[in-house]
This record gives sequence, structure tokens and C-alpha cells, in this order.
Amino acid sequence: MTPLSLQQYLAREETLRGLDPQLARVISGISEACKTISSLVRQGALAGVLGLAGSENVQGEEQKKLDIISNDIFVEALVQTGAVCGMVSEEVDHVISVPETEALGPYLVAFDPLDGSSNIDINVSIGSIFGILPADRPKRVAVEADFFKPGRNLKAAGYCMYGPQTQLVLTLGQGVVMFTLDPLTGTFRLTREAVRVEREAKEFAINMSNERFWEKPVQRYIGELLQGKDGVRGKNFNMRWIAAMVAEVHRILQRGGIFMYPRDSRTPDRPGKLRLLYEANPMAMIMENAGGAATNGHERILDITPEKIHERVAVFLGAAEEVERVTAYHLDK
Ligand SMILES: O=P(O)(O)OC[C@H]1O[C@](O)(COP(=O)(O)O)[C@@H](O)[C@@H]1O
Ligand SMILES: [Mg+2]
Ligand SMILES: [Mg+2]
Repeated sequence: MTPLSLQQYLAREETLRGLDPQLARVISGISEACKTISSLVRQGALAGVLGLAGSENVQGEEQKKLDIISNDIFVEALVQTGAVCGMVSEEVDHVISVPETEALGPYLVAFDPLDGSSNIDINVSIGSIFGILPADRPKRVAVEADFFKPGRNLKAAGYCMYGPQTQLVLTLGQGVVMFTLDPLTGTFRLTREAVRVEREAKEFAINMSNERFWEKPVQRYIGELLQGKDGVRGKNFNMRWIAAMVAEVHRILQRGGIFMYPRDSRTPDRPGKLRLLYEANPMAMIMENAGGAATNGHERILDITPEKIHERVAVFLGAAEEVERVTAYHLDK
């Protein structure tokens, strides 16, 4: 039997679980954006999408052409749904509003249009990440404060990974499902349901080159993992680093592990590299819905109330036992 298409899946959720049709429209719009980006990624240099754009985003990072192109594709697809009243993107400093000529809807979307930008030009996995919040003032032009809600309010979150296969991973707050893009028909089809992350792990992901800048609890935790069988953990751990959060999370969802991007002393004014609204929150919602956990070392990521739309946060996510352990070390336990 042919697996359900994303549209059929969303229709089933509307019937069985009362999924709001407007939310389904937002998800559907995002899936269309991801298909377009996927096609450009596959063409690479042939589509002229590689290389630098010659500009910087609000966070002072060099923008790649594909960062900007993907941002524009997301904005256009979301505006067309008529179901959003504001957007926040990694690539735009302010809240993106819906043009006056278009309909406003009840949802706010925060997205990282292209995650893992340093991988674009070397043809390594990249992705897009999104989180969808209900607006307190539906159908009114959104302002920054509308986004200052803890991630536990998200109605849906997900990411699309442009790897050897293009896969869309989604949670509506009741488990995690995965769709694979059929390149022949351009249809996302449901290829995994009830994704679960084991509580225990034997693999970790962290950028080890930053070790000397980490805080003590992280140095202690990683030190113990590196000691393997000879240390207090009494078992060996493997390590991976793909430099794209989407790809690390994707691996963890299928074979377990922990991913970390801690705060470090190079940038003491920032609590980490990753962004709360459109990187940490969506991934935390996915992890929790797969039975894993996500903290900033001190508290659950989904309980943090944002104060800035581009706020940064330390991230520890994946296997619950490991996240609990590294969090306990931060709390000096
Ligand atoms: O350069 P590093 O330290 O390897 O950082 C990699 C991390 O930065 C990110 O690429 C940040 O995302 P963007 O590419 O969207 O800025 C994460 O996906 C990844 O985990
Ligand atoms: Mg990113
Ligand atoms: Mg990005």
C-alpha cells in the first residue's frame, strides 16, 4: 500500500484529533517551501544558489545566498496560506509582517530557513526548522512581544532535512512522524510513525574544538564520556559532529544520543550559539514528543520565556538520561 501523503495525514489528523484546518494549511505551506528549497539544493551550482550573498544577518553572521533564497521562499509560502499573522526568521532582524493586501490568520511562525549554512557549499546535509505558535491576537499584525511565549505553547514544530533523502519531521504534540519526499512525484509520504529516543545513549555530538571555552559542568560531563570504559561511566561513547543541528537531531531520533551546544566564554554576553525561537524550541518539542529531553543546562528549554526574538540559548537535547545527567552537573549535583 502507498504510504499516506502529508496532505492525507493532515486530513486524518483533522478528522481524528480535531487538528485546526488553518494549522494544517500552515504546515502544508511550509512543506511546499521545503520542496522548493530541496529542489534548489539538489541543483546546487547549476541553480546558482551556492556561495556568499555578500551581506550579514542581524547576528553578525555572513549570509549565504541560500540563506536568503530559503528565507524568501518560506515567507512567500506562509503568506500564501492566509493563516499567519507574523513570522520570525533567523535572516531578518524584525518581525516579518504579512503584506496589507493579504489575509491575516491566527498563527505565528518562527523559522530557521536554512540550518547548517557552513555545509551548503560542500554538499553536506542541511535543513530548515520551524515552530508554530497560536497568536494571542489572531488576525492582528504581529509584534515582537507576541512571540515572547515559552515553547510549551507551540502547536506544532518540525524540520526538513535535505540529505541523501529529503525528509520532513513533524510533531503536533502527540508523538513524532517522518515523511520522505518522493522525488518522482514531489509528494511527502509518511515513512515513520511513533519515533522514540531511548533514555540511554552511547553517542554524543558537540563541537570539541571549543572545549577550553566551556563551563566546568560541561568539561566534567564530556571528560567522563571520553574516559569511556576506564572512567566513572564504565562504557565507551562514540562521537559525531555534522555541524548542522537538523542532521544531529535526525540521527538522534533514529539511533539515539545527545547533542550539545553549550554556552562558552568566547562570547560571555551570549548564553549559547543556537537561537531559542527557531532552533532550540522546535527541536525541544520534537525531542520531548519522542520521549527525549531538552534543557539549557538549568531548566527545560520549553519553559523559557523569550525576551528577544533572536535570543540565544545553550542546548542539551536527546536521550533523557544523558540530558538529566549533564543538567544535574550544572545544578552542582
Ligand atoms: O560552526 P559550529 O560550531 O560547528 O556550529 C554548528 C552549529 O551551528 C549551526 O549551523 C547554526 O545554524 P545556522 O547555520 O542556521 O546559523 C547549527 O546547525 C550547528 O549545530
Ligand atoms: Mg540554524
Ligand atoms: Mg540558518
